[in-house]
Amino acid sequence: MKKVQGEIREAFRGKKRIGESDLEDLRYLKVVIKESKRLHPPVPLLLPRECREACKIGGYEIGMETKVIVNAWALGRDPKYWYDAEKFIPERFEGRDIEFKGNNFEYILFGAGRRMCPGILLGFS
Ligand code: HEM
Repeated sequence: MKKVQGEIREAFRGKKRIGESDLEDLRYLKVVIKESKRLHPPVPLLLPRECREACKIGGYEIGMETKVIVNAWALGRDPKYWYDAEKFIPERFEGRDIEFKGNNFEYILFGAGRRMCPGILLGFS
C-alpha cells in the first residue's frame, strides 16, 4: 500500500489535471492490480463452454457436447506456474511479459481464443 501510494504521489506531484495517459506512468499500480486479479479473478470459473467436437486435452478425452468449465481461480494459484502462489507479491509481474490477453494460459481473467471477453478493454485497460 505504501509503495503504491508513493508511486502515485510522486507521479502526480504538482499536477493540477490528471488524464488517462498519465496512468501509463503508474507501473507499480499496474502490477498491484494484476496481482490482485491473479488471486481474486472476477470470474473465477470463466463461462461454461460446450465442445463442438471430441478432442483430447492434457491426456483427457473430452467428448462432443461435453460442458467444460475452466477454473481460472485455481490456475492463478497453481504452484506449478507461480512461486509462493498464495502470497500477494506484485513484484512477480515486474519485468515479465505476463498479460491477461489470452496467451498466458496460467492467467486468463478474460478467457482465451475466439470467444474470449470482448469487453476486455472496458474491464481492464
Ligand atoms: C472485469 C471485467 C470482466 C471480466 C473479468 C470478464 C470476463 C469474461 C470471461 C471470463 C468471459 C468468457 C470468455 C471465454 O469463455 O473464453 C467473458 C465473456 C464475455 N464478456 Fe466479459 N468480462 C468482463 C467485462 C465485460 C464487459 C465490460 C463486457 C461488455 C461491455 C463484457 C462482455 C462479454 C461478452 C459479450 C462475453 C461473451 C463472448 C462470447 O461468448 O463470444 N465483459 N467475459
